[in-house]
Amino acid sequence: MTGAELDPLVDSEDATRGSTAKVVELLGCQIVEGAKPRDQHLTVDAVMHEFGTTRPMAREALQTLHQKGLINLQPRIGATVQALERWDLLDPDVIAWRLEVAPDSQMRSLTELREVIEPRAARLAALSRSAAVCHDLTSRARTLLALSEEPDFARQREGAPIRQRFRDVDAAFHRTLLAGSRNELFLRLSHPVVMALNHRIDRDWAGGHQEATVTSARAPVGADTVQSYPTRPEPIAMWLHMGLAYAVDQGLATASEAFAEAILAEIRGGRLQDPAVLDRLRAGLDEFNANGLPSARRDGFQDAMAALIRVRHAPVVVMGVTGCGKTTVGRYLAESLRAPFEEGDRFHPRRNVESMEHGGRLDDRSRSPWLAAIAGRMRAAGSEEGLVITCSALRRIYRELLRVARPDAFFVHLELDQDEATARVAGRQSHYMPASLVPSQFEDLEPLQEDEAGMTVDATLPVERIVAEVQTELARRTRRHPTD
Ligand SMILES: Nc1ncnc2c1ncn2[C@@H]1O[C@H](COP(=O)(O)OP(=O)(O)O)[C@@H](O)[C@H]1O
Ligand SMILES: O=C(O)[C@H](O)[C@@H](O)[C@H](O)[C@H](O)COP(=O)(O)O
Repeated sequence: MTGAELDPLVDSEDATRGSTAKVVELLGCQIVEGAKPRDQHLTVDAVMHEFGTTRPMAREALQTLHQKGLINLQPRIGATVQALERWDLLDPDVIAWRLEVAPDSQMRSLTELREVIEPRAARLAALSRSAAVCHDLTSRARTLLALSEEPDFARQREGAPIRQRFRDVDAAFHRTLLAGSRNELFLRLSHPVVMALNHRIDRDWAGGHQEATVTSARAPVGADTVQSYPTRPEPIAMWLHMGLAYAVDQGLATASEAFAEAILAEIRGGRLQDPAVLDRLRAGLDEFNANGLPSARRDGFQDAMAALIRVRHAPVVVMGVTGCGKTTVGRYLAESLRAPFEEGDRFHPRRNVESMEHGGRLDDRSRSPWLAAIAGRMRAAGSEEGLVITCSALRRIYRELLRVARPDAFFVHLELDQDEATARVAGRQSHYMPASLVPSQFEDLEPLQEDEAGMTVDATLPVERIVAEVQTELARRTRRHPTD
């Protein structure tokens, strides 16, 4: 038997109106909005009368609100509204009611809660690095990015299923992150987190989408009936999700924490410009190996991060004796840094190349126009675009010349012994440099000195490893001197 059949006050055309859930919700909303002041007495009769429901339902409703801490129900005394601190503020219904009656303040509280737990959960997830969590996070981040780029995403009708999927995947992503922390108390907070995500998404996509996809047992108390157009998620937010997923996958605690913090800062609008947040993101990107991202997505990620942290790229000179790997490493490094690559050999005057071809070593005089041309190219390099250029730069004085053009130049010395250099040069096809000149290169070589900006790397390491080491060092320096 339904409430409507039992009680003549209930409108029989709306069978849900007098249901316990409905009464709980209406009364709950009144309490959280302050319409039922603290210590107000709530009797079963008054509830029956006000909400047109049966006595058992009124009783059950009061019992439910008692369990949620909104009212205090005492035998024979009745029910009184409790102070806010007694409410079960993490209860999904209480959150939903507070979102309905005071969305801004409830969202602020939820976001502040997320700011505390999610970066921490991300750090813990990176430290425990469960295979299932890594898999789910990365695949969900990729799905989110792909969905956000769907052409129909922001179209009222056609986009509705895409947006619904996005909403579900986003919730799953953040739940997985909390689960990944392996802290059951964090996981317990996944409901409030997901409610905050959904509320924000629904608000941003208010209008047709909301009607079409948001199902709620509740009547639209205070529902926004204004028709507006759905908006696409910010691309930077999607890239940050990608970064977070892959940072957890790489077991990078600092990076994971920084990406999670940046995702929340993005929600807070201007906070993504906060220098402290960006500093931590820079530190995170220092550890992060973008090569872990799917190759088709790497450029987009790097561009988004570069735009966000506005890195100023010092020109990088890859130096060392012939055959040490300047060209091979330089190309790869430029690609990874998204900087132009320049082959220094191409600046040699013709006579220099001819001389080397015939086994003649270069000296200070013959190298002078070549170094001047390289210096010119370095001077022309945009500070945001950067440059990777190869140049043996064997003597310190040559490097001083290049530093006059660009005091911020960073030298990467690929260190190799003579036997290995000889073997490499001898094995190299179609190159003008004969192996017979290798010893002269070692005679001229003056390794990088302590006071020179740069680093020395073992040139026998795999190329990717060399590039990763250089990237890490460059990022570390950028963080230390962001405006240099
Ligand atoms: N890290 C490396 N490990 C193994 N072989 C390398 C490495 N770097 C370069 N090589 C090989 O050594 C040879 C010389 O490299 P190259 O880039 O032409 O040096 P450079 O420009 O300094 O003369 C090439 O055959 C290249 O494939
Ligand atoms: O200063 C020099 O003597 C030359 O620049 C030399 O160092 C350079 O190595 C050759 O041009 C060969 O080119 P690779 O170094 O690319 O083999």
